[in-house]
Amino acid sequence: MTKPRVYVTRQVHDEALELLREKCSVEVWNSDELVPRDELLKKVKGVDAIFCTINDIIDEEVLNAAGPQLKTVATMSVGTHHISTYECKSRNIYVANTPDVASDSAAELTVALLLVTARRCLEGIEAVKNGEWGKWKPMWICGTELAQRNLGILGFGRVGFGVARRMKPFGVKRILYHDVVHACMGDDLNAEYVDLDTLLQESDFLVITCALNGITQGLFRKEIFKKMKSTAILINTSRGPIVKTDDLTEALQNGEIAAAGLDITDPEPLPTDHPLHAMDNCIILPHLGTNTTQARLDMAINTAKNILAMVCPR
Ligand SMILES: O=CC(=O)O
Repeated sequence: MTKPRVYVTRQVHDEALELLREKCSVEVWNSDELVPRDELLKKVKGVDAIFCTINDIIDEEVLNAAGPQLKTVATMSVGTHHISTYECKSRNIYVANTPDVASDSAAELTVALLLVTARRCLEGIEAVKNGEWGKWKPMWICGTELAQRNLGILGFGRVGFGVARRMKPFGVKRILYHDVVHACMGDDLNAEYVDLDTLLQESDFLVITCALNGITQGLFRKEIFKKMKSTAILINTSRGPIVKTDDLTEALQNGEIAAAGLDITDPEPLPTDHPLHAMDNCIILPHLGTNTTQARLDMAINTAKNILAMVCPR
């Protein structure tokens, strides 16, 4: 019997590939760089499954190039916005992602970014490197502490809830959240469901952990920043396009909000000459949300298992 064929669009963990190779014929784009579009279109022809990552655009063209035998598109990511999910659904192609194994890693990174942004750690590190670290000064690089301040979370799913759970012991005054549904899992933390305007107006720290969709795309724009506290710190570890980059730049320049910590940007990567890079009150990380050894291994293995469940059902 011929083995199901799988195309893997990136160099991934051997453990995941070995799992797939037990039952499938596997071809890998063995590079840490994106597979060129032409190569992708050529290599997916006739496969039963595509193992992709967040940067591979899996649209109608790719699905057509693959052919009608394609059973699953499994992405080694939480996000699925790079996949034409409606098109997959209409063709009975199963789309799988890896949310559970990456939530802790993403929540931890969000908390780390919140802390380094609030405590102005980047300015401190630069001062140390530049020889500006003199004697103790009473008013030098003073940040904002979390104790007795309001933490707001937009998107109270696995990551948002994980952030709330981790931040509670910091002694935050209130945990406010807004989501499309009222998530009762906030009850244990005394988290309060509020409408979007209340979230914007009352949060001292506003963390974005919601999904990118038609409602959230471009949500953080000029008018929205004007509703926030001028002392507020915005953290986005979700998706870049939720925040309009130029409007955020202006809001930070005009003191409409105090600071921002971004793990993702729009565009991504943000060009090195973008004004946000030159601003002391903006910390930008290169999309490190799920970058832990464990999370990435688990994500790769889960993706392989998702494929096996579809192409080799018991
Ligand atoms: O951004 C990364 C992911 O969705 O896993």
